Amino acid sequence: MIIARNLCKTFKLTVPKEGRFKGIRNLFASEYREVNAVKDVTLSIGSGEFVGYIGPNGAGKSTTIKMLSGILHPTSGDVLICGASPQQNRRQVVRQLGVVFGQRSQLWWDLPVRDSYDILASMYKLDAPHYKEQLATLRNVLQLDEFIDTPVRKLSLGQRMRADLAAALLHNPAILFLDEPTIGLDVVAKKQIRTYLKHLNVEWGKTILLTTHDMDDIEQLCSRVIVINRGEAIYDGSIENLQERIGLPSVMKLAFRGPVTLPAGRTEMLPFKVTDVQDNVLTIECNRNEVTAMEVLRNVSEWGDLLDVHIEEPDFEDIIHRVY
Ligand SMILES: Nc1ncnc2c1ncn2[C@@H]1O[C@H](COP(=O)(O)OP(=O)(O)OP(=O)(O)O)[C@@H](O)[C@H]1O
Repeated sequence: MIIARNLCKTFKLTVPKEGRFKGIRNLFASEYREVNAVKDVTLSIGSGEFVGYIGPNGAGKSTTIKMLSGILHPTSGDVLICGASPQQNRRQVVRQLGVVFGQRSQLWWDLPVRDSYDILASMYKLDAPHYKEQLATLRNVLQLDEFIDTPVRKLSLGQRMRADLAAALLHNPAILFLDEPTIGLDVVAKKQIRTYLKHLNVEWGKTILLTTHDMDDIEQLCSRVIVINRGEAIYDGSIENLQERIGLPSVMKLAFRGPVTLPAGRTEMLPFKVTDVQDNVLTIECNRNEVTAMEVLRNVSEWGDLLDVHIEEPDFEDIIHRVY
C-alpha cells in the first residue's frame, strides 16, 4: 500500500556570508552546504498496518512523511501510494491520503470548524450526501459537537487535534500519515487521541504511519516500528524483537528478613549480576532471555531469609534511548 524505494532527500542551504553588505551579498551567495535529511530509506507498509516511525530530533521523519505524501520531491528514489506516485499523480494519491501535522493545523484559524470542513469538502469535490454522512460519523466518533461551531483559534489543543483528525478523514482516505498528533497534549487528551486512532485502525481498517516522540503512543498503538537516525532506517520490526535485540537487563530487587550473605568468591559464576546490597535489599541485573526469575530465586534463597521480590523490566523508552 505504501512503498518507498531508496528514498533520499538532500537540502541545499546557502552558507551565510559575513562582513560588510552581508545582506546583499547573501542574495548572490554561491556557497552551499548540503544536508542529507533522508538517506536511502526503503520501506513497505501493507494495508491495515499501524506503523510507528520514530527517531531523535532532526532524524528525517517529517521529511520522509512529506515525500510520502507528495509535499516534497525526493532527490532520488521513488514512492508508490496504492500503486501511484504522489509526485506524478498527486490528485489520485491525495484521495487515498489523510495527513495530520500536529505542529500545524490545516484548518482556517478564524473560521468555525464546520466552515473549514465545508471548504475542504468542496476542495475534495465530495458529493453532498457522502459529505453529510461522513461528517455525521466523524462528529460521533471524534466527539466534535462541543466545538464544531467555534473558531479554530479558540479551541484547546486537544480539541484542535480532534478537529484536524476529522479534517484529514473527511474524504475517507485509506491511509493516514500522522506527524506528532499527540504533541503538547495532557495525559487525558493523549489517551483520548490514542483511543480514536486505535478505533480508526481496528474498526475502520485505516493504514496508519505515525511519528511521535511519545513512546507510550508507540507501545500502545503500533504493531511495528521503524527507527530512523541521521536519515537512515536502522530498524524495522516488532517492538518485542527490538527489546530482545537490545537485550537491556531486567532489574530485580530482593528483600530479605535479615542480613544477606553473599557466597564468597562465587558471584562471578552466577547467571546474573549483583549490583547492590543495602539494608537487607539485594539488587541484581539479569537478562531474562538467559535466566528465569525462578533460577534467580533458587540461587538467592540460599543467601538469607527471602521476604519479597520486585522485578523492573526495561521500559520501551530505555530501549529507544539505547537505539538512538
Ligand atoms: N526545508 C528544509 N531546508 C533545509 N533543511 C531542512 C529542511 N527541512 C528539514 N531540514 C533538515 O533535515 C533534517 C531532518 O529534518 P526533519 O524535520 O525531517 O527531522 P525530524 O526527524 O522530523 O525531526 P523532529 O523530530 O525534530 O521533528 C534536519 O537536519 C533539518 O534541519
